[in-house]
Amino acid sequence: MNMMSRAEIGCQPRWDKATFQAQLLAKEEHYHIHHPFNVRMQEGVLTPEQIRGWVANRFYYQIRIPQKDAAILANCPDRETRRRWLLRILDHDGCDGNAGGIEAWTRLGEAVGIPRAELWSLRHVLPGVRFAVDGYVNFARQASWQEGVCSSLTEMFAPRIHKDRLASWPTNYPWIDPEGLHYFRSRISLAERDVEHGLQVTLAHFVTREQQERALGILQFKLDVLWSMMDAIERAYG
Ligand SMILES: O=C(O)c1cc(C(=O)O)c2c(n1)C(=O)C(=O)c1cc(C(=O)O)[nH]c1-2
Repeated sequence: MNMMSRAEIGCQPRWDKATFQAQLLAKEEHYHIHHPFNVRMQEGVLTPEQIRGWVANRFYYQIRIPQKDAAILANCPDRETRRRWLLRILDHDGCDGNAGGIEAWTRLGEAVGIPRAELWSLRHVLPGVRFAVDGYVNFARQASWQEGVCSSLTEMFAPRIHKDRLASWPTNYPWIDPEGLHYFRSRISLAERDVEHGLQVTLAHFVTREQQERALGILQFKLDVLWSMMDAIERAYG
């Protein structure tokens, strides 16, 4: 790996916005879509027990995301940004006429055979998953709001993973009620909207080369959160 010292990075010319964005996108190679457990899930070879393990553990990510977004909101002095960011919390928690993403994930849980109370008890959440997700929430609490925004940019890669599941699960896992897949469908347009805003903030805030490298490091941290969750799930159920 090409390791540069801080001083060396400081001397590098900044990337123009298109190049910086391309560098962020190039991080896709570290996305959990390529994790062996996800690859096997996509190939259709997981047992019901393994699918249930993944759904029960990912639930912990789902319920912590609104708290992560509330931390970013709490750190943000800009009213306009707060108005837009607030929607992310409502997407997951729900509001009038919209049951929200956490409820949709609960229905996914029921569709794969996890009763609601069992999912909500968090009794299947593994220590490694809890540790990784809490690390993400704590990062958002302690970082600047722009750094928190940057850490959400793994969502650039999420529409593809949702579309893959929608395309393959009905054939590969016919025992799962397709109604349960609504969560994945709902996230595609929301993720695209989130990414547009997240990129706008990130490209405007991280402008020197040193800052741009910092943004790449933040994105890598978040990729590692998702990868570590998969590692823990694979170890327990794989
Ligand atoms: O199913 C997935 O693989 C996946 C990944 C990610 C992601 O890349 O962080 C998110 C989601 N789903 C998701 O559903 C979601 O609501 C979400 C919010 C965020 C975030 O960081 O704010 N990431 C993700």
